[in-house]
Amino acid sequence: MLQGTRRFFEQDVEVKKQYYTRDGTKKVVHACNFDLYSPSVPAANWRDSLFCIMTPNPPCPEEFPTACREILMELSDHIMKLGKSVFELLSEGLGLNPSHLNDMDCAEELAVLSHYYPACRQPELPMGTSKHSDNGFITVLLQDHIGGLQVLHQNQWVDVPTPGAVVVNIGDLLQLISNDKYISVEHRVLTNKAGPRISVACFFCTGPLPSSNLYGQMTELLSEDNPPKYRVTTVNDYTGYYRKKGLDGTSALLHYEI
Ligand SMILES: O=C(O)CCC(=O)C(=O)O
Ligand SMILES: [Fe+2]
Repeated sequence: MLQGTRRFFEQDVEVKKQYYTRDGTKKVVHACNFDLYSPSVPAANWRDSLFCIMTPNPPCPEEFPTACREILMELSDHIMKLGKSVFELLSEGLGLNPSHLNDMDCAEELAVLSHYYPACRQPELPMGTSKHSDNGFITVLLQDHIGGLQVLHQNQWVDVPTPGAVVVNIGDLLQLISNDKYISVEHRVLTNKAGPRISVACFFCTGPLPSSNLYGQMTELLSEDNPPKYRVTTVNDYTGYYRKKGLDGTSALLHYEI
């Protein structure tokens, strides 16, 4: 998939431009910086991205770019299986039945966001991706050997090892439904003189598509000493707010705190 992403981004601009749109409700979106026009975001990031909705309602296969179509669909099948297993482990970690998070449909929606970070002559200036936590339940991330991904741990930026490691990030919606038992991880990507750097983020959450499931804190985790910390929301509503706000360095969860 990393190679498929490279094939997509390194082809002729005339081919790529068929997929270029700033309409975030489309199922295949090639764009740079989804939050380019958010007033609170101070500067653009040094990357281009390709966003594809994979499940539950994918577009027709022909709508995916030919450069990565087959591998994208193959990857999606593998990531769905991996995701289901990870949600089983995460349910057990909360002391719940292994099927709990899958029964809540946390693994129902998958979107794949592939990134291309060009080499940068002055890497101290722009960010590849600004500090943020992901909006979905979890994200499974693949990255190449270039490096630059960092997580915030005890107020220090720590490099995430490359290559070959599959990274699983806890996202905001899992923090919300677990009432802070799981905390979404803040991370960022530095730019690099070497490159391009390629990564593929698989989000368990499709984002802007309408969804009716309401997500609040799991009652099994609540008690008098541990009351709900966040307002109930839908994936669609949460993602809409997250996208409107953009990657301005603050958490979208603050807006949902009770
Ligand atoms: O490029 C990366 O390694 C991370 C990308 C990322 O954080 C995201 O897409 O949310
Ligand atoms: Fe992220």
